[in-house]
Amino acid sequence: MAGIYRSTRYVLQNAFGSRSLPGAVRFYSQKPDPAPLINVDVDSKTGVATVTMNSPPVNTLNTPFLNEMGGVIKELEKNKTRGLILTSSSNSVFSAGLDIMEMYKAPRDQMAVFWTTLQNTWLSLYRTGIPTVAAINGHAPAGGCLLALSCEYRVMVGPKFTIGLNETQLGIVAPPWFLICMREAVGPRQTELALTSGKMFTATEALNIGLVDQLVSNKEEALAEAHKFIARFAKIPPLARKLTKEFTRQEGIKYMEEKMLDDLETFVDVASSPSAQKGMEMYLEALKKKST
Ligand SMILES: CC/C=C\C/C=C\CCC/C=C/CC(=O)SCCNC(=O)CCNC(=O)[C@H](O)C(C)(C)COP(=O)(O)OP(=O)(O)OC[C@H]1O[C@@H](n2cnc3c(N)ncnc32)[C@H](O)[C@@H]1OP(=O)(O)O
Repeated sequence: MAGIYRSTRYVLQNAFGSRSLPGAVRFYSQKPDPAPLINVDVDSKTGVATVTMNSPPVNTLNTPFLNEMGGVIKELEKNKTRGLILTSSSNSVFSAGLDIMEMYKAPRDQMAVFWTTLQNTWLSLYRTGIPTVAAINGHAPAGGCLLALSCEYRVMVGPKFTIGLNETQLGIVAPPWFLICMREAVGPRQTELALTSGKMFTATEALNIGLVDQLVSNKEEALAEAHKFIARFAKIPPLARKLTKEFTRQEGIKYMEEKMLDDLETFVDVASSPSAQKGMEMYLEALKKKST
């Protein structure tokens, strides 16, 4: 089994193509797709990139989306972008997290490709030397919360949106690296309380426990505060900043570097188990009922 996963990873690692940015201008990531999943807009004055998730209806994280996100981060690093602000084009959803359809009734090798892509893209975002901010302008359950937690600073539009790692509510388990990200933000006590119950926090609750750093009332304010956060680093030497970030985040980085294959095998085993499949089926049914 590990052999399949290793070769899958090899293929994926070589699948991140790259292309040069034509200076500090707007560009769309990777594929010449008329409807890109992610838009990137680099401010020509500040060099800060606004990365807008644009995969309607709810920005689910599936393999094509994650590949594109990985390519975007690589491209921004190559172009020495000054900051990365992650936000959504939706008015109500930042990201609905992992695409359940990538896990529900999926063959094991498809699940393996999906999870490996997630691991790689997460690691790229989590450890990038570029200052990162999540401008959370909508609900951010599960993998959506993970994306926000992987950034260095979180500005959330309140009060009506929610955020949290709700996996246990679906009968699935947030892997250790999700948990590490949460613990870095809110500490061990709040992490255990939140994850065992799969709690979704209102924006105000999230601020109170440190899950987000700032509340604002609309997306424009969120973007403005995100730019302010990035401006703090104008006079900090980038290498000192990057290494300090790596040291601070070494638990998560080390986990992924050393345990990537174990994590993958555990994921495929747990996600394909009858009880997890049943949990996902019921959850999908509930989502469908809600939307009809
Ligand atoms: C050691 C252990 C290792 C491994 C363990 C095993 C497994 C590990 C996996 C663990 C990690 C999981 C992380 C995840 O991210 S799981 C996904 C969790 N996501 C959610 O719970 C969010 C679900 N969605 C919502 O709550 C709402 O959609 C939301 C509030 C985001 C938006 O609500 P809104 O009313 O605006 O939209 P909806 O009508 O609900 O949705 C629109 C359509 O989108 C579909 N949808 C929504 N979310 C998902 C999703 N995550 N995946 C797939 N599809 C999704 C929804 O069904 C609607 O579809 P249609 O009815 O229009 O066809």
